[in-house]
Amino acid sequence: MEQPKNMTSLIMIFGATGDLAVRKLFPSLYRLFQKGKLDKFAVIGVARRPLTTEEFQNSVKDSVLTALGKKENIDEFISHFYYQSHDVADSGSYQNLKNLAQQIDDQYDLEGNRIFYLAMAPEFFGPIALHLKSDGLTDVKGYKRLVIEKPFGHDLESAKVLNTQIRQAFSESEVYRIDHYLGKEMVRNIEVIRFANAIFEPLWNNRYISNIQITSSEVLGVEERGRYYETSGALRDMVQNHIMQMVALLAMEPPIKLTTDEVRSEKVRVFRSLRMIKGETINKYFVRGQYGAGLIDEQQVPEYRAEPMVDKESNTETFVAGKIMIDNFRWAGVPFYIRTGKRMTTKSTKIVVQFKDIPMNLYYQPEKLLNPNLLVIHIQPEEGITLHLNAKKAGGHLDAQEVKLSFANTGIHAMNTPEGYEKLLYDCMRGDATNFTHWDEVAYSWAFVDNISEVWEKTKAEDYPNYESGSMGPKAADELLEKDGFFWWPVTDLDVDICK
Ligand SMILES: NC(=O)C1=CN([C@@H]2O[C@H](COP(=O)(O)OP(=O)(O)OC[C@H]3O[C@@H](n4cnc5c(N)ncnc54)[C@H](OP(=O)(O)O)[C@@H]3O)[C@@H](O)[C@H]2O)C=CC1
Ligand SMILES: O=C1O[C@H](COP(=O)(O)O)[C@@H](O)[C@H](O)[C@H]1O
Repeated sequence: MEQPKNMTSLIMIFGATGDLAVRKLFPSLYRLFQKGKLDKFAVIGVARRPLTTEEFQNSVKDSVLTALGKKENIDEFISHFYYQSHDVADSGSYQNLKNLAQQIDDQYDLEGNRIFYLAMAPEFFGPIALHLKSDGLTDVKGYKRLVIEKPFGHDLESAKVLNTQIRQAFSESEVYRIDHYLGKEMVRNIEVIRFANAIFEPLWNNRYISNIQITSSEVLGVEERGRYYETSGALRDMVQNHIMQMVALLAMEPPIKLTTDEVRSEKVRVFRSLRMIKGETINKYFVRGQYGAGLIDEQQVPEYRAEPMVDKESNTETFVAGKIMIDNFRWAGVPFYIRTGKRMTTKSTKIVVQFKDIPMNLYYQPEKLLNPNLLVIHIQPEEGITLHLNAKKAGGHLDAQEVKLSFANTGIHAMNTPEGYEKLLYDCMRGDATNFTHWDEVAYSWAFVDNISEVWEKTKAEDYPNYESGSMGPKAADELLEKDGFFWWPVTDLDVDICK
């Protein structure tokens, strides 16, 4: 990891009038500014539409005040923002940008440090990176970093093409591929929970863990993103990136040191150990679903196929459940069950680590099994951990009952829990790429997911829509676990006890 010297940079945001910039990036930059984490900085917003710098500054102000939910004087902050109307395919635009960048660099003494943040549609990623080099924007005396949004390609082949393009302009260590789940507080906490607790690390293997479940459910449907989602589906949209990253963090070996290279290389070793499933076998390991109409918050919502810009006979999955096997010494035989989908019962991301049963039950009704010990990592909306144990019922004889030990981040600490994007921007500015995905991670996870999407694209799902909006997905997702003798732990019943 490059050690932070200072937080001085010129940040160019391509796509500065877009949804991501407005909802996430500007408010995150403001929070860094407010906390005094930015030394010398300026931002050039780049987009197609003609805007004056003053108009742009006003839109940044609106975005920040909306996110803050209150009035505040942020004039000093927005005075650091500049705007250029830009045609991403035109060298002339890049020449103008280069001149503007040089002028702002001199004005703010930014030491030639540049961050290029590509918050635009993915088809522009490669061409912009190439132009940045060919038009001289990357010829700087300071550092240059490229932050690139998802999706990083559509499959392994297209990801390779994109990677080749961007690597012509930036070295691997200068590329910051965003996975916003790696900015989430409790995703970052997985490593700490595992590697800083003597009570977990010795048990973190196939001798003591029976299965691990990762659920990332959403209540929202596809909304206005039908055009993109039709080419993506839940497998590419959520599994290839966010879910696979969580699997890697849960399964990796302890890194020798907490450096970027060591952490990433341990994650890559997990991806290399994935059991590659192909062809017919896919259906034994993975289940797909598409939402039908249903009730969400007592409101009737339409089926996926009736959403804007969605094919009336769409074969796109809005739900995936799967069993991932990691064929290495630590994890042989332990299923990692994953599920994610839109229009489900609740918005929740949770990890449940289910420990193996003890050999026999001495307490309560000995013929019955005790509740297994569970470690639940609550990623969102609540943040925390809960350990499910068995203990003696107060006043009873030797009857055992389930007790929960909870830690909730939503207490005092949560007041300052920073947004994922804030943390990721901060990491990028100080040159820490640990929580960004290395190309090898991207390539291995695409190779895994491509095997599944190839089969699903070739075979039409005859049973779509196969789950009701407002449910937890198709029946086949439950059967996937039932045939192994498990069941999905219901995410709503596992809520952490919030200490306010
Ligand atoms: N929105 C989100 O929450 C998330 C977005 N992402 C990713 O971030 C990226 C951006 O998404 P989002 O902000 O939603 O997209 P939007 O469609 O809201 O914004 C697109 C931006 O690109 C600009 N643009 C489009 N075409 C051109 C062009 N030819 N030349 C110059 N600028 C152009 C637009 O400028 P203008 O308005 O002037 O046309 C606008 O600023 C995508 O890759 C998306 O997958 C990832 C995770 C979450
Ligand atoms: O990357 C994406 O993530 C969101 C879910 O993110 P979360 O932080 O709200 O859990 C998902 O809605 C979107 O489809 C996907 O592109």
